[in-house]
Amino acid sequence: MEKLMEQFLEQSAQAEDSFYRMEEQRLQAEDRRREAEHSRELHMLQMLGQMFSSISSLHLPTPRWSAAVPRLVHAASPVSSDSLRSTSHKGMDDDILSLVKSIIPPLTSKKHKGQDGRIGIIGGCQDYTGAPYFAAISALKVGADLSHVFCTKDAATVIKSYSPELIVHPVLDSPNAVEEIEKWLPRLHGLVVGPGLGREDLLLKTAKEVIEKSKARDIPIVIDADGLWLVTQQPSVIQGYQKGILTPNFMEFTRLYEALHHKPMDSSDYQGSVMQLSVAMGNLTLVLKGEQDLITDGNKVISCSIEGSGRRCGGQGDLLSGSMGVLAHWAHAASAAGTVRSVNPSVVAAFGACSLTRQCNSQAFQRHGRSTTTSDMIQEIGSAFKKLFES
Ligand SMILES: NC(=O)C1=CN([C@@H]2O[C@H](COP(=O)(O)OP(=O)(O)OC[C@H]3O[C@@H](n4cnc5c(N)ncnc54)[C@H](OP(=O)(O)O)[C@@H]3O)[C@@H](O)[C@H]2O)[C@@H](O)CC1
Ligand SMILES: Nc1ncnc2c1ncn2[C@@H]1O[C@H](COP(=O)(O)OP(=O)(O)OP(=O)(O)O)[C@@H](O)[C@H]1O
Repeated sequence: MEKLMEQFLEQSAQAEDSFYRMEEQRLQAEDRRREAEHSRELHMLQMLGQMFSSISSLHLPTPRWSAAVPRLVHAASPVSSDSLRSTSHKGMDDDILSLVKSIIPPLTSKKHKGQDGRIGIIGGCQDYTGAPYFAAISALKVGADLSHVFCTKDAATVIKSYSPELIVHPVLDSPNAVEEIEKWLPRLHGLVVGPGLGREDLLLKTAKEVIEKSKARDIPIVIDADGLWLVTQQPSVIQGYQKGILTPNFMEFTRLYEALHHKPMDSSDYQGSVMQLSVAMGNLTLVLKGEQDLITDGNKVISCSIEGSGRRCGGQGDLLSGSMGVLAHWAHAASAAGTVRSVNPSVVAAFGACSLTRQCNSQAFQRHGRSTTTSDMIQEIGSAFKKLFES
């Protein structure tokens, strides 16, 4: 009787396994079909855009992106920070903003939940629960449909209590963490690794394996905060991955630069240093955050200097990385559909997220002045997005 029962249980487990396998395949096929549909929509919109721009160019010549792109980037080595300052930022920013606009998926009644992006955040531990929350909620407010946080068990209840909008998985410190997270990867369109991750060896090891698995699935990956600590220890984890973006602040940049070049960076030439580091990382897209955000993929450096404010509260970098997770997905989808050509989609996504963060900072500061916090900036995402990308 016991044997029969065992057999029965084993067979039901097998049947359940095969059901979930088939279900996953079905969902993947469905995703592919919808992505193709989305690409067709993007393509049609692009054609309409071109028709309109050729009509309006009878009155006011507007450069098409392929012609505009070389104008908005700086050739790296010969360019000094003086020449960067003397360039008209307004014109450059407008050109690249129009590229950002072109990657934004249209809102139509034909789509279902998930199609505009399912983003995963790897981070959140006992010490830091705010950072993954800021990143995940920012991804949603920018326009992702679903935002998942993979954090430690003790951080999960806290993060859930901040917001019912987030899907929170208390798995990061479980013995089979990688397996638990890997189950979700087929459903994710973008990954942000590092906000509030902490620097415990075990968590960093899990993050490393998740990055490896995500690369194998060709998922865009933004690495920030403690994820950059991991990259500093083991650059090969992301080196050369074209859908990877690193977003260091000055301190994180310095550490990474010294780890790769075995000498201090030249502090009189940030652009040169940013370029060198990107090249050393295999032309990875890099954003050095600061008074101006410097963005490069090792070929050119562009700067984002949209006015923010003097308020530097913690968490602004998390807003940036969460937003970038979504924009990276949109940019690579647009590139696959042929909507974005002759420009690196990761660079477009990086510029979009930097502009948005700075615009949120400026708007929040106008309302709250010195008491501005990252939560106030998050409240501004909707209107800042509209002002920058939908007007
Ligand atoms: N609410 C939350 O949960 C939040 C949690 N967070 C999470 O905290 C974790 C650790 O991140 P982290 O950035 O504090 O760590 P780390 O890189 O060691 O930097 C520390 C030192 O670097 C310096 N420094 C920093 N910026 C600099 C600059 N631009 N230019 C020059 N120096 C600069 C500065 O040195 P100081 O001024 O003190 O001398 C500072 O002491 C990470 O998981 C992150 O996600 C945050 O996201 C915030 C909101
Ligand atoms: N001096 C500055 N002037 C204007 N904007 C800035 C300045 N420094 C940073 N920023 C803006 O704030 C964003 C976050 O950069 P910051 O250096 O605060 O990141 P971080 O230290 O990683 O943040 P976090 O507190 O989330 O860890 C940047 O993208 C940039 O837009």
